[in-house]
Amino acid sequence: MSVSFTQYGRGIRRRQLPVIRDLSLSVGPGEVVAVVGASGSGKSLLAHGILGILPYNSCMEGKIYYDGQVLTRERAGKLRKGEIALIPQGVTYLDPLMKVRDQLTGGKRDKETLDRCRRALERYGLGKETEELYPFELSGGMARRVLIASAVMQNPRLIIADEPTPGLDVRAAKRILGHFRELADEGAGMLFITHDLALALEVADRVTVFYAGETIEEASVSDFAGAERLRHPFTKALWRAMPGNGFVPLRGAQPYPGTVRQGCPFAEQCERCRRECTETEQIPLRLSGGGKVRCLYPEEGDCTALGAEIGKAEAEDNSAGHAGREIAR
Ligand SMILES: Nc1ncnc2c1ncn2[C@@H]1O[C@H](COP(=O)(O)OP(=O)(O)OP(=O)(O)O)[C@@H](O)[C@H]1O
Ligand code: NI
Repeated sequence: MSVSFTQYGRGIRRRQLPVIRDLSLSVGPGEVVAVVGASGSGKSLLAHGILGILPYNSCMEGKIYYDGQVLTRERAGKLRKGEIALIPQGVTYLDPLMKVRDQLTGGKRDKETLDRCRRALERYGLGKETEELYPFELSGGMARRVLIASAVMQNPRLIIADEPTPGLDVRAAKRILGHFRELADEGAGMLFITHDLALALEVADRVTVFYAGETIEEASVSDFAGAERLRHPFTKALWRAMPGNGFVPLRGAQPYPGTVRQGCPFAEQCERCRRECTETEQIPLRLSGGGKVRCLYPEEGDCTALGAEIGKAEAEDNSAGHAGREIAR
């Protein structure tokens, strides 16, 4: 899928701002797929695109399939009430005028619904007394757990969790991830959106890495055992930035999605970048060793050799050094 926004400039000037480009991913029953990406990389828009709740000034292209059939906005609207559940990123999604019980039951008062509501709250460590509270009476972490309980109440077949654990301590977050794993083991598909790779690796089967509105890599969790099994330079850098793997900070910043006209969005920050990386219009997502990668030169190996060559050339001859830098760009 691709998503762009219509922006209005001065007067009647109008332009399309592409924020998600040619994105592709899949979730199967019983599977937890993590979507990992920095702030602004398009994660929430993906969730809203699936659910058919993108803002009115957006335009979505491409197709989403659910259960083998195209998921239109209308169909998503119907399924959203039960089969497909969203755990939204913001706690503002709770209705401020409704008690917790009614947020979960939608006002239904039959015994079965009330029992289900109680069990859902219990599952996330919230007692019976919580049912009578209004959202303003909840702590941040409690509000998050109410959102999660509310989403899983209907036994959904697909759960889209958009940053479900900020504000929760590690133990509470891990417990919630444990519940997600259970739901998947019971047969649900789970799309777990997070900026936290370590958290994703705790629970996911597969990880899809986003960068500036594009899928740049799809890897299984076992590929994260070491940087050498990962394919894209950004994923490798993410891996090296983890505390246990050297804590190496990534230099530079992700470009604002709409500003990448062509080529690889990571080009400016990539040590392996060559001229073709910025000149190729759209770099294809290729199959690579059981995963996928969107990179022209994903193989490990010649980058240190190339760096050494450039250094030597620069020392020997100015013009050769220039050529070396050209290669590096
Ligand atoms: N209504 C809108 N109009 C214009 N641009 C938008 C709109 N909504 C989102 N964007 C842009 O789309 C990009 C992706 O936004 P999105 O909310 O999907 O990011 P995200 O990956 O979920 O970030 P975070 O981790 O901070 O939640 C951002 O650069 C944002 O500025
Ligand atoms: Ni988001």
